Amino acid sequence: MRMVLVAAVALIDMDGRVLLAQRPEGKAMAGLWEFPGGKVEPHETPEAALMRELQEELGIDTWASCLAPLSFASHGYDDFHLLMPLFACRKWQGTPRGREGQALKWVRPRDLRDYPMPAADIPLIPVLQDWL
Ligand SMILES: Nc1nc2c([nH]c(=O)n2[C@H]2C[C@H](O)[C@@H](COP(=O)(O)OP(=O)(O)OP(=O)(O)O)O2)c(=O)[nH]1
Ligand SMILES: [Mg+2]
Repeated sequence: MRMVLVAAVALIDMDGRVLLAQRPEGKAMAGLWEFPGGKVEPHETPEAALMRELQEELGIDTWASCLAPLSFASHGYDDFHLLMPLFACRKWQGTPRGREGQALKWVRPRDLRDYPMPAADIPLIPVLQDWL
């Protein structure tokens, strides 16, 4: 089974809301709402991967010291096994914009269930709700 390492982040704003991004048309799992992030390249740390993805996908900058390990997802999809560390981040520079055409939404923790997410993300919702 192919193992895919993806780094993801719960960006949390001053009102305690979490940023979700909608996967664009044409990508796998299009239309589902996810935590920003992406695949960790070989020789890249998860933190470095996230900082790169946040710039590419949202146009914001953050720092490794502002990425706090929160939880992780370990989920078997049909064609690969996803291992996804989830970080929490409250401090960044710039305003998140969907630079790849993806819709963004700041969501209150209690409303997270209203947004269809990839199967791997479902167990992360209560973790985030308890923590926030
Ligand atoms: N970013 C992110 N990916 C997730 C989440 N949940 C989940 O199952 N995934 C899966 C979807 C994809 O199979 C994989 C992430 O791949 P991706 O296509 O977004 O990777 P990427 O940003 O590096 O984009 P690309 O360059 O490969 O197109 O992880 C999540 O909450 N956030
Ligand atoms: Mg991505």
